[in-house]
Amino acid sequence: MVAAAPVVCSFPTASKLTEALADFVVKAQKEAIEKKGKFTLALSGGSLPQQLSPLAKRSGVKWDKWQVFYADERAVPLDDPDSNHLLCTNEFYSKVPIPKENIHTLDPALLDDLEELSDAYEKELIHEFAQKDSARFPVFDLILLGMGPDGHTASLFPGHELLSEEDRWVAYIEDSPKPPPKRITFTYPVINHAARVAFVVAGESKQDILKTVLDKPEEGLPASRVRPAAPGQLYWFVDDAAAAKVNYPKTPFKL
Ligand SMILES: O=C1O[C@H](COP(=O)(O)O)[C@@H](O)[C@H](O)[C@H]1O
Repeated sequence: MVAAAPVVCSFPTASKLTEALADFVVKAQKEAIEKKGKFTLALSGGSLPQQLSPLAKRSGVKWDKWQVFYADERAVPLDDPDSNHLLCTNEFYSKVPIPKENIHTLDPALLDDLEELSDAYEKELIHEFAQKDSARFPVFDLILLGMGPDGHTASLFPGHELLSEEDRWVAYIEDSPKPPPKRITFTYPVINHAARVAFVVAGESKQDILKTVLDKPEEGLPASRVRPAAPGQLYWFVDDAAAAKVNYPKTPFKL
């Protein structure tokens, strides 16, 4: 699989990072809507949702054309404090008019059966992206990812068997080292077929792991394995604090 080199953009402050991210998302949605009349986006939990707030002030956003999924979700009720959906609701959806029916949550009725839960979410993707057989993998317009201090992304954790999943679009995990243990997650076949994938990583606490992921991809940490197939492109939106030890070349941000 041929993949373009990641583009790493580093910003001096959190607000410069989030403003640039908002510009980037607006451009991605504009291009997608012009081409196909909709914008397919996958969000993560953790620190990501709060970084999206400047989007609420942007003009020219066609919120009703957005179809939003989760790159990973915790197997908990939608109003549980651990839910990525609840976090996104509080930090982002509450500020923007995305129609409720365009936000694709897990099915809370299936929380007791993780296999059914992940299969049902995969079916939600199949429905959005046409038949699984004809379109081998979905092509998201944009997937926004975070990265944990151990190099995990979505719910793909170091050394876990899910790192080698090649077939399923959505898989489940019962033994996440980070609580809560039960989750569902996009697999690499989905992440690495997106048109654009962007990591958003900020803060001094991510310095060492960011260096390893960008400068030593051969170590195979989960975040290093994100390499969208051409013509897909991987971007890193980081702040100078997180990037302080990174040798990988930075690119000035331009739209
Ligand atoms: O557990 C999770 O962690 C990652 C990273 O979170 P962060 O707080 O370090 O940004 C997040 O991207 C993922 O969606 C979440 O389920």
